[in-house]
Amino acid sequence: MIQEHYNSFSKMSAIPEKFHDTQFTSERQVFYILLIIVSGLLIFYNRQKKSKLVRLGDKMPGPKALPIFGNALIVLGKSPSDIVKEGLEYAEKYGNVVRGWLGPKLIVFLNDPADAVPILNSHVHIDKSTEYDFFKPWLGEGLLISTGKKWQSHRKIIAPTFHINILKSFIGVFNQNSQNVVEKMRHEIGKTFDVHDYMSGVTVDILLETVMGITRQKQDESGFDYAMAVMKMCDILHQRHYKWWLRPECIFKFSSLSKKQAELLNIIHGLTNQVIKSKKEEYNLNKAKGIIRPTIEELNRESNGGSDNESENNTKNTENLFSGYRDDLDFIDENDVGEKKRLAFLDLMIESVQNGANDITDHEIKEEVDTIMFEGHDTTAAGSSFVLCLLGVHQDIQAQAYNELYEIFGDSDREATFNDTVQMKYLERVILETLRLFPPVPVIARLLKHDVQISTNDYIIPAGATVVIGPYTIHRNPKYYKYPHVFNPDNFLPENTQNRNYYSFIPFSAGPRSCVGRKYAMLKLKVLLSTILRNYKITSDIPEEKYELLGDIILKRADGFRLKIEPRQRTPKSNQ
Ligand code: HEM
Repeated sequence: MIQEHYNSFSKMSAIPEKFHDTQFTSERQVFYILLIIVSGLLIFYNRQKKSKLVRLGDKMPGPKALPIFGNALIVLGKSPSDIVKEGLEYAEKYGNVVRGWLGPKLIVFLNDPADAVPILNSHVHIDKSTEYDFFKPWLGEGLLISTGKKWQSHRKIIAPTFHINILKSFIGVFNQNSQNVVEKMRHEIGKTFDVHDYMSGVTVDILLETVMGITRQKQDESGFDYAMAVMKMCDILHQRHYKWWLRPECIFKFSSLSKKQAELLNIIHGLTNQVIKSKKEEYNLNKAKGIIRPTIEELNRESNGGSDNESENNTKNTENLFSGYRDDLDFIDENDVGEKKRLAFLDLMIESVQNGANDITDHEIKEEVDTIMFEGHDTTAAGSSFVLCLLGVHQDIQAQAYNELYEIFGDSDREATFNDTVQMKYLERVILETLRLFPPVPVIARLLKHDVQISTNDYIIPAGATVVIGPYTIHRNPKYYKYPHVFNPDNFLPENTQNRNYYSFIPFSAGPRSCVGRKYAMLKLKVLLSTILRNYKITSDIPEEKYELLGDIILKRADGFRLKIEPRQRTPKSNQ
């Protein structure tokens, strides 16, 4: 009995001994694995320290970097608007050039236009930084992201679809949709509301009807859902920028954000697939019926009563929009000799695939439609919302803008013509000044293929570095603007622009990768904003220095674009 008891006791005590043994072995294994990882990281770190990237990178000023992490820990526990504030504080503290390390990755922030020139102006440094890769599930390799031969050939096809003659044919649609949004906003009279929702909805509708050529009857209410999904999608992409642990795909795909992203992409791609499908159906139907679509020139000639002179004058007039600001879009307008068969963006894309012209595939059309839909709506929605909020605060500037409109339109309700938009000089300065203070694209990032020497201290930014050019900080550089934080449309009077560095105002970027839609955007903003101002007086009691900014891919107000509207009393020389 005693023996039995002893046997069972010794069996019991043998189990923990074995257990301790295995526990000890696995702890040892974990210890060795950690040791290998840490030693590997240290060896990598020491090598890095000696590399050219680090040698040249560390010559530039920036916050103190920790071993291995660099400056990555700065973002921990911060909200997106805190991160914007902190970034701006670094720009203030370190000046024109600020260096940061995201682990081994060198990021150089440039805040002086003179330093941005060798990159923006270059045909070599056209590659977007790896941060743009997060867009790929959404935009594929559309114009915003693609590079090399693909980007070059697609830019050549797409840029002419924003030719001034094509833009002129959109004026009617700009007017109708602007009038629609004025009606929709009517039930907000006297209330405080967020105008951005309205601006998003109308800019999507306008894009669908103009660039995509989808007739109003074929549109449904999915435009607004699309705009909201885009906003949430931008938030996810932005989170991946600053929550660096979500950057690797293998980690991101297990996060809740990845599931959310899939749902949002369903909505976004649902709309763009539908757009392409209905355009193709229309094309095939017309082809079967033998209907040849009128070209933009033919449409314009009809609406001008057969005269081409107006078109010539207008082409010259648009050059005033951005004097000193030149790129491929200007050459397209200037070298426009003779009659050309011009089609709007999606018509051209569909026809190209059907005819086998232009070497573009169905999949590539989809990428470009997604790109244009995104770039074309969210930017102008933010831009127009900022303009309205600023005019709400600066009543004197609003009165001046309205007086100009009264001189053009009197108290009539007639639609704006292209020539009217050319007369809107003051409104144009208001828009440009808004884009200066609140550029919808607050940063542009490139990956350097070769070393680049910049003017500030002759620093050399090494190949492999990510360069972040900040329109937001460049536009507020006191070297170029006397009172950089003051909203003053006169900053864009010809006498003030002519001697200022051309790159000190880059809301649409500049050089070969500048925005293809900038003339479209300016024209649309003029028609939309003039229609709203002719109908409503705007008030807002939050001054711009109190705006809570969100650098969420497209610059927005985290506190919402809140304002009030009341019906406009159409009287001359409004002092309101
Ligand atoms: C106020 C309105 C707009 C602003 C501030 C704006 C700004 C910009 C900026 C800064 C870039 C360069 C982005 C980068 O390098 O990361 C860009 C590129 C682009 N924008 Fe715009 N944009 C506006 C409106 C539009 C519109 C209306 C369209 C089309 C309908 C458009 C289409 C594009 C495209 C396709 C690109 C890529 C061009 C390329 O890389 O070749 N944008 N835009």
